[in-house]
Amino acid sequence: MPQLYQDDSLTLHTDLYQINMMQTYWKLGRHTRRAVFEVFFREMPFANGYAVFAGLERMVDYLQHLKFSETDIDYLRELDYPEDFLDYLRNFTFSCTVRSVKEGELVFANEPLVQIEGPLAECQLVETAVLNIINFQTLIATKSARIKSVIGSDPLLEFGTRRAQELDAAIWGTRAAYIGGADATSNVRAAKIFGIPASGTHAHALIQSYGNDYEGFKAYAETHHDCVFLVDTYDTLRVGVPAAIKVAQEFGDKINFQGVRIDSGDMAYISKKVRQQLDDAGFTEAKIYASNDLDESTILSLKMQKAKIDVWGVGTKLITAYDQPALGAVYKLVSIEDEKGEMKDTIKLSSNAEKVSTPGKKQVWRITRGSDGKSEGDYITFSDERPDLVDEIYMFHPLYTYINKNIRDFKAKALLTEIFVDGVLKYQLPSLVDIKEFARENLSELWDEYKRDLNPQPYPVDLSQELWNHKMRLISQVRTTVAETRLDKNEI
Ligand SMILES: Nc1ncnc2c1ncn2[C@@H]1O[C@H](COP(=O)(O)OP(=O)(O)OP(=O)(O)O)[C@@H](O)[C@H]1O
Ligand SMILES: O=P(O)(O)OC[C@H]1O[C@H](OP(=O)(O)OP(=O)(O)O)[C@H](O)[C@@H]1O
Ligand SMILES: O=C(O)c1cccnc1
Repeated sequence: MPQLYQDDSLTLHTDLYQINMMQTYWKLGRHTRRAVFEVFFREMPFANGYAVFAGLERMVDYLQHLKFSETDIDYLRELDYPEDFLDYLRNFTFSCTVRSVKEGELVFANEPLVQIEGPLAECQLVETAVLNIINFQTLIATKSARIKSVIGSDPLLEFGTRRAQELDAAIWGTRAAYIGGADATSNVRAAKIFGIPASGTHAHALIQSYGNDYEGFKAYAETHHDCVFLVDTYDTLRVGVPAAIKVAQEFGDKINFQGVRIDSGDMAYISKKVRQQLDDAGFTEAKIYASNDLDESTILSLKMQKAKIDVWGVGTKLITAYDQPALGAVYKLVSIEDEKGEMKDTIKLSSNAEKVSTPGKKQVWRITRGSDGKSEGDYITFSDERPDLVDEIYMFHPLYTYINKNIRDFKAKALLTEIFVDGVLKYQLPSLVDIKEFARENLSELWDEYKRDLNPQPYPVDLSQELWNHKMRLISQVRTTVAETRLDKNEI
């Protein structure tokens, strides 16, 4: 077991290089320079048309408790950091201003999701944990929304804890899955601490321990109400379902028979046969639950095959985001105070045009049509631009500028909200149910073309003219400077 400390904190939940950079900044008097960092991802997860933002609540908790404990300092001393730097860390408090998209908001590639502004050393320390939280939770919330989108109004049960990447991922993954679309979870602790509905049937072990379906179901019925029987332990159609029906008939109202779960075989074929058996026995209201390595494509295929499945239990492929294990969000410096106390915007160049970062402290605006509230695209501006106060905006693709449109009669909603101001929490965290409802409403406002599972239309994420001009200017400035400072320039 790990060494447990009474004053353990998440402050050292960072990469060593962040502390190394803090030391450099501090020693050379750069640590208090004002900096602005922004979190964004470059590619849509699962090639989906949207992502569902999640992780803010945990990020707030992490930032609120940021403080090096005595044992943190002792440990850093063991790593040979000098005493004067350790004194600085001992007195460290988080004083940044943080803006973030709200949980349950739909987000897209290349737009700032979180913005951290404050003393350079503080901004640097939190990169690792902020990305750790946002990358995971946004990924799972998005996967859940994809799965829910093919399921429709049928219940989606989150069953993944046993296959999750350890305990923490199961708990916070369950919360993210709930935001994205899951209706309930099998994880009792997640249900308890987040107030998510708990849901569960029983496993094959129960039947195996009694040796046959009938005895197993009977034992379960004697001790439970609202029973769902798992019918595929030995032979679903010949043994499992007949035994479930027999027990349901024998116990009648005493158990309020809810239905059966199938967990193997051809679920289209089997579910239709099971439906027939239940209906023939008069259990027309009984539900058929299905589980077994389900994801959005198997569920879509089962729906197309007209499988008679009413409730979907999804584990492994949801909680592990099976087809894409990481979101890939990054944390980039976009502006830094210079020697004269002026903010200078920074850019990261790349030979790949899509990877060139957008400089400056920004705001993201969701542009929707005034007539029906449907999305037009996102519009990234400098933080002090106000597209919500003008009558018309010009939106154009930042790489293919000939794709453009003028928009009138629109609403512009700022997505980055103030969470902390100078280290003080200003944001009232919404309830989880409200976050889930917010995500649902946001999805209902998005065009179907962006929501389809396969090859969705790319959602427009455009830059304001001012920001685009600034980016172009900085690109050419940086190119000139790089050319001048190249050590090998005499050789060319
Ligand atoms: N009709 C169907 N159409 C599409 N996919 C299906 C269908 N029926 C089952 N599947 C999916 O096919 C995959 C494999 O199913 P299979 O019947 O081989 O289960 P299995 O895992 O081998 O069974 P067991 O759990 O008994 O080992 C699962 O992901 C399941 O969800
Ligand atoms: O397939 P997933 O989407 O990951 O959903 C969770 C799975 O966990 C259980 O199986 P497991 O074999 O672990 O236990 P069991 O004995 O109850 O079937 C359950 O029966 C599901 O198949
Ligand atoms: O309740 C269930 O049926 C369940 C729970 C966890 C994993 N698989 C199934």
